[in-house]
Amino acid sequence: MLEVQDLTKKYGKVIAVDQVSFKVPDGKVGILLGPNGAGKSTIIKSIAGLVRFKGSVKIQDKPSNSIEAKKVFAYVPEIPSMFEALTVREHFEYIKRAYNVNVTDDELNRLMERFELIDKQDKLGNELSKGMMQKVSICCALLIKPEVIMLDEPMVGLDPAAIKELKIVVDELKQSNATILISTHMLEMVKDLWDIMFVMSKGKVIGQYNKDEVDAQAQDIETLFFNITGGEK
Ligand SMILES: Nc1ncnc2c1ncn2[C@@H]1O[C@H](COP(=O)(O)OP(=O)(O)OP(=O)(O)O)[C@@H](O)[C@H]1O
Repeated sequence: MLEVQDLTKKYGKVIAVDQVSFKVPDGKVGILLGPNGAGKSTIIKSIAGLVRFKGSVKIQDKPSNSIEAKKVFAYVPEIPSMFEALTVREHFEYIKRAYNVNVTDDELNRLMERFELIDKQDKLGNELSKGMMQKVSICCALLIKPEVIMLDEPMVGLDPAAIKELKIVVDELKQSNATILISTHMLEMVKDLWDIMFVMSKGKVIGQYNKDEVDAQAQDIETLFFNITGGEK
């Protein structure tokens, strides 16, 4: 489970996030939506421990800055960053050792196959395209077999085959009872994936919806999003 409680973040006088609370339960996909400047990246950075904030973030009931939480938490940033001097395969070896996870060569090869990285495994980090970096970043996150995973605009820059594979992976994570939070603008890409939607505007969560309720009212998420945010994108 991922639990955000009373999260507030100010940049100088700007209140980027104002007393935001939400939960994504085990085995569910939460999506964070909102127009530009709503505060999504600030929430993501706070959860990932990249900025200081007021309030609390818990991962599997543990404070997000604890070792126990970090061990089971994976984060795929919007802009991937690579080690320039490590090959693709060495990135995976590094993560395996840093997290002390048991991943067999067969499992690793299978993962690389799924994201069409087999023939890229000896390329260096600085020889990769943006999309390839994004795939390496996704595979690094999956290698640790996360219980909670957060993906920031994960589909941007991916080719259609990788988007399709990523959707399958998200579904598999869900079936394995992992908690998933995706921040995105690409409503079309997540329309079959989500369980809980958090709509942000001006630093606050202004709406929270469950897929079952939205489906029962035969609403689509795009219409719902525009209705709540007053047409802003
Ligand atoms: N480093 C910073 N310094 C000052 N203000 C910031 C900083 N980062 C974000 N902000 C401000 O905080 C508010 C929320 O920004 P944030 O980047 O979290 O929004 P967002 O929802 O992720 O937007 P987008 O969809 O454009 O990525 C905005 O008013 C933004 O100008």
